[in-house]
Amino acid sequence: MSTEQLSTWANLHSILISDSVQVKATEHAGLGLFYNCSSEKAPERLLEVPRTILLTASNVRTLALSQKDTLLPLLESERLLAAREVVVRFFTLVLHKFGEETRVPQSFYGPYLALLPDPWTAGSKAGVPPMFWDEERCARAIGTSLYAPLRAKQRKLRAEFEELSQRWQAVFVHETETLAYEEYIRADWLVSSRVIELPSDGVEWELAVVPILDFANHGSQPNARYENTDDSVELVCAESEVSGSDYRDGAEIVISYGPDKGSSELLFTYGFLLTPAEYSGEEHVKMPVSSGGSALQYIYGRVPLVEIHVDAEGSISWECEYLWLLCVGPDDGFEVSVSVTHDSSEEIDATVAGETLVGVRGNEVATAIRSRLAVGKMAAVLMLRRVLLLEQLTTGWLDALGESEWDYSETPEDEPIATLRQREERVFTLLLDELEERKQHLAETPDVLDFLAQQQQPPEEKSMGAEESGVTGNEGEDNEGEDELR
Ligand SMILES: C[S@@+](CC[C@H](N)C(=O)[O-])C[C@H]1O[C@@H](n2cnc3c(N)ncnc32)[C@H](O)[C@@H]1O
Repeated sequence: MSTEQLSTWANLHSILISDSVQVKATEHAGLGLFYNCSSEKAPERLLEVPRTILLTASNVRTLALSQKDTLLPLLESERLLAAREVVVRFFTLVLHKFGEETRVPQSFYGPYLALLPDPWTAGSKAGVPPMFWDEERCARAIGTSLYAPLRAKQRKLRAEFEELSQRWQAVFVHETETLAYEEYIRADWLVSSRVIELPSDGVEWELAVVPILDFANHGSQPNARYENTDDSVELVCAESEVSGSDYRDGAEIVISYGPDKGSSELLFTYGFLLTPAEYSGEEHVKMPVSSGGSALQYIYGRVPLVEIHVDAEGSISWECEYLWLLCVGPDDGFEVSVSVTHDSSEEIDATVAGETLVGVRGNEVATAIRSRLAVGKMAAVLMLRRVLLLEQLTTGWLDALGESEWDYSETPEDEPIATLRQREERVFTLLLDELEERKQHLAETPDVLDFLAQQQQPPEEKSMGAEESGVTGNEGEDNEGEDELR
């Protein structure tokens, strides 16, 4: 199938493609959208895709009503399928080869589906997302922020695939060829790398793959963006960014896949890194924190992450609400209690400054600690403890990056993991510098000096001091090395 057939298909389904737009091969992986320089001038609206043709869970379910023997039973499950999974199951079915044939030609979406990329034939190592990597290549990611999400996603997709496979065998009883895991991860990648979030009824958001608009590649200097209307999704010129010469030269139309996607996330979801020419040095890294014990993690209720941002000028900022839970202990007025109820289930609750927060989870616990315990002179003390904890974590991350058994000298130039490691190493080093400065500053504040002086007093006097300040120390398990602050 060709891009001409795509135009005919688009016409048939009322997708408006401006004369100024062409779909063609790009130096980025696969296809892309380009200005067609034979037109007079760039229009504001480049593409308009009606909502009825979007690949959303609800549209797929509607389509399934006319495919009662195939798609419909494949969408059945004993659990509630996530919207993403519904669309992934659709892609899996239409792209599967039954004998020599796929369902692509018969599909309502045929000419569009026929142009979708296939990482198994992509050829180059670059542009192939980590979900398709072999074990040896995955192991190279150890120490980077890519590794934990990659392993988690592999486990999740494997479980989803096992469930779908069983259903598949029941639906296609007469087919000799079964469904392969590789087909499922291709379908998942096509969805994950093309999906956008759209407001559906003004309140809820829904995930949608927007045919043809999804051929837009990512650029660090986007010259277009998508907009939503009640009945369509449009691709429009980001006017201020499009110079007349860009347009006349038939430049590629690129959008932003999200302003806060770091190298790791781009590689994880889309399979590429910005080239050195495109990379400004701006970076986002999210590192999981495994310390604190299971009860504390349960109270937090989500994967605790440290989020680090470096801007193009090299200024660094970080955030981690979970560190508030790690930096206090019973002596500060923070306790986690585990009780077993009559039906043998466990209740885990946090107590902050004498008040038990029943059923409260996540950032609300951090907020309670912040507002009730990080007060008076303890504000600076707890801030310093957070800085020390983060310093410890960051040193560990840097060590882990350095511990790789993988031989860098054998790195092929197109191996993105080598670049990712360098970029993350730079972020961790900048973070350590920043923390060192912050530590020096906090350690010299009167509140911290006062607190430390109290800690060094003989026991009787010390307890008096502690009573006055309302704190008696921190027994948190991860605070070794900062005894003087307890
Ligand atoms: C939404 S699709 C864009 C269209 C895609 N090129 C195609 O052929 O269908 C996203 C995928 O395009 C590729 N891509 C997008 N922007 C890129 C870039 N700046 N550099 C390299 N590959 C890119 C990646 O393979 C990514 O997973």
